[in-house]
Amino acid sequence: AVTIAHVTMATHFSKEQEERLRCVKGDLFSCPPQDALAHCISEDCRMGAGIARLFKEKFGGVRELLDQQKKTGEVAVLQRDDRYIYYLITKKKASHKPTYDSMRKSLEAMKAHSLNNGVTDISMPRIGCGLDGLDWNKVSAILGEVFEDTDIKITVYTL
Ligand SMILES: NC(=O)c1ccc[n+]([C@H]2O[C@H](COP(=O)([O-])OP(=O)(O)OC[C@H]3O[C@@H](n4cnc5c(N)ncnc54)[C@H](O)[C@@H]3O)[C@@H](O)[C@H]2O)c1
Repeated sequence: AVTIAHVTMATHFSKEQEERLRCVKGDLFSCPPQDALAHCISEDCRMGAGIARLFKEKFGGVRELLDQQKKTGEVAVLQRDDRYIYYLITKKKASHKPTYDSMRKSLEAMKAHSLNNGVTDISMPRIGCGLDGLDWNKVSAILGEVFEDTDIKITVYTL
């Protein structure tokens, strides 16, 4: 089934940020198949709850992710069907909570990988703002700042 996503613009973004950061209502996994995907996990790559669990079911690769030995503030990456799947490592253990600083550092790492690998579009949920309890106003501001000097388009899906 195809989900038609309804496009809504958040009001607190500047015009430039609005173009870079689109907010869409719908299932993340209905995004264009060529988009890179991003979400948050812990160093232990447990992915036992939340949207991370869906990523684990869809893309597997837990061993491959663990072998990358990424630490908090870094990003682990899988390649699936000509797209990259980004695992922002924002905390040490699944039971911990991330900080805005670890989120920013992981996003910087994803930006560097994206720029080096020709990624133009990244789709993601409201990262860090479900089980992980961060504030979306703050996370979206960080996203805007980190990707400000790029042409990378980010689409944020909310159910
Ligand atoms: N013990 C554990 O295993 C444990 C504990 C805490 C958190 N987690 C998991 O949650 C952490 C990440 O937390 P988070 O707040 O970044 O993510 P999250 O809470 O999984 O999800 C972020 C947001 O995405 C929303 N969402 C869920 N499914 C979809 C979908 N299909 N399309 C669009 N949006 C959707 C969800 O409602 C939430 O607002 C990771 O560490 C992960 O492993 C696991």
